[in-house]
Amino acid sequence: MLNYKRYKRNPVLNFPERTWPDKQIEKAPIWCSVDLRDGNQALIEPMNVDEKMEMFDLLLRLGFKEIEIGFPAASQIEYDFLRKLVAENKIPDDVKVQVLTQCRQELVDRTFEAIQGIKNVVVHIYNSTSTLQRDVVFNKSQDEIIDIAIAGTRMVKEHLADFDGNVQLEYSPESFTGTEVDFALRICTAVQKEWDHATDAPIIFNLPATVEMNTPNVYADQIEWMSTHFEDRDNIILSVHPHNDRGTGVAITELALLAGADRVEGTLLGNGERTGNVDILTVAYNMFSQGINPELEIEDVKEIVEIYERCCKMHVDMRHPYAGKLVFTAFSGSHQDAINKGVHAMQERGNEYWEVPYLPIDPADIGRKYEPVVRINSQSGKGGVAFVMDTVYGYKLPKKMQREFADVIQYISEQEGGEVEPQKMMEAFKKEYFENKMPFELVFVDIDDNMANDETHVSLDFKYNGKAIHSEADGNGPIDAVKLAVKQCVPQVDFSVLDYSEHSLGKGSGAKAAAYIEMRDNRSGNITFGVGVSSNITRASIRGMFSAMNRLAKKAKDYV
Ligand SMILES: CC(=O)SCCNC(=O)CCNC(=O)[C@H](O)C(C)(C)COP(=O)(O)OP(=O)(O)OC[C@H]1O[C@@H](n2cnc3c(N)ncnc32)[C@H](O)[C@@H]1OP(=O)(O)O
Ligand SMILES: CC(C)C(=O)C(=O)O
Repeated sequence: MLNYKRYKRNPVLNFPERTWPDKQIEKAPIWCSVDLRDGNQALIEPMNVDEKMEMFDLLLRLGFKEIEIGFPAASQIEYDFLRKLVAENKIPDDVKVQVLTQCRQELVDRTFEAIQGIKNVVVHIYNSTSTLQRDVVFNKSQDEIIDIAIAGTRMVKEHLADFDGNVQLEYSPESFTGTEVDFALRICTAVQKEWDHATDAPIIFNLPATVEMNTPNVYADQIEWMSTHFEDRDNIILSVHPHNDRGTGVAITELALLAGADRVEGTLLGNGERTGNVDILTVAYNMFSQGINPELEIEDVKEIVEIYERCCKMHVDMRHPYAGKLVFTAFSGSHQDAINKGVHAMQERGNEYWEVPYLPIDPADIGRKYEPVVRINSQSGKGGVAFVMDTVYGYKLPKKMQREFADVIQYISEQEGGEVEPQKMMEAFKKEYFENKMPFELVFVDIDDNMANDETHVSLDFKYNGKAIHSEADGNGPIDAVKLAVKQCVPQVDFSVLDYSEHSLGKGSGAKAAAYIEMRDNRSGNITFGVGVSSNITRASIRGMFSAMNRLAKKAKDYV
């Protein structure tokens, strides 16, 4: 049995004044990508300079204006990467490059060496402030921990004189979620006083969920408490840096935005230490799904996944929100049926808003339009089969025919196991409806419509069990005339046409017609559909008749 008593409950802030539960997210925050720093430091094989460059280019294309590119004092590769960005003039004027450093003189000195030549830079200093780290890592009192932060701030300030670009200071009370809020406030205020508006840019206080330690409402309370207790809130950018230890990194980010956060640090697809940083893409796509402009250019999620997997050597899970291979796929019959109906309702009504059951966004909006939306296995129903036949191949199966063909597909799935891909479905469709030429095979048909007496004359060549037959008849239309022409040469035939429908396949001069004939064998009572395709609509329907006749004959077995 699990020994849950080894774990004590984390304290919950008592903050009944909270207002965040009644708020809504209204606009995108300032995004800061930490892919090249927190994401990179957590990789089994950190990115090399070329991979970092590819990732940096992607982040620029996605529209990030703040990018933490690394911890340049920590390793030669991070230092070299930064220098390469400068040497190759890779940093656009409207983009701030962010660098992380501990509050240690040699590291701050080296950081300033690395950033020479950058126009806009965020220098990010941090030290750990939680009760646990104060005790077991630093063995220091609160005041001594504050001294580290003040010293770090002073080190940055002292470098301003020898630096040409614009510096913005960011301070993180690292392990904030395990820190008493009044102490976090005290240390931030001390940093702010020491900084004393040393540059024009507002100071960034970044309150990280370095480790997620509680339910998302607790983090929201901590953020709102800080936001409403800062002395000089107007001159502060309140940033959050969520991790995902409890699997609620996205939730705490969204609640932190309700609670007053202005800025979010995170990574694409949630790479980062342990369970990762918050996945910025999910937060952004969630906003998008609510009609809010996420202010990132994220309409091609497949490209992002491809570059991410290559540079980070990580794999995106099939169920990953928005980006996973299966997230716009429905296997089960009732979901497929509902998607099918939802898509048709949207088309018919010309909806202003996207509203399709089970699909919170239109996959096409984020570059997923060429993927099969519905995949078919033994759990699938007629709706899904009809959806694939329509969206992939353009066949709009009549409602009554959907059950018949879905049974064919289900049989294949059960016999062979697993998924029936669209191509296999089409092969089955052709085999069922087009390829069977026994006992009836249409060879030639000539149709003459007599407008005066509203009759149609057909001249028909067909084979019955391989024997060539010529027959002519008059009927009240081509279908009736063909039926009579067949019957007078094959007297045992007793078929009735119950229903007929057609539509065009494709567009323009190359378009064809697809005709569906529902037919009954009056002797056995069996009913089936036949399908015919031709560039000529009458020929399509006659082919459909022959298709249905062969299917009925196969069922009755005594025609052959
Ligand atoms: C939550 C986060 O992700 S924070 C970012 C973490 N990222 C990284 O650490 C990646 C890059 N880091 C490194 O490469 C190395 O840690 C370096 C180069 C920065 C420093 O290396 P080293 O000095 O060899 O080792 P280390 O990091 O263990 O240093 C620990 C010392 O720094 C002190 N320290 C830790 N954090 C800070 C800080 N923010 N400010 C000042 N001193 C600090 C510790 O108290 C400890 O002091 P001690 O030696 O007196 O006990
Ligand atoms: C440096 C800080 C912001 C950090 O990475 C964390 O707390 O996770």
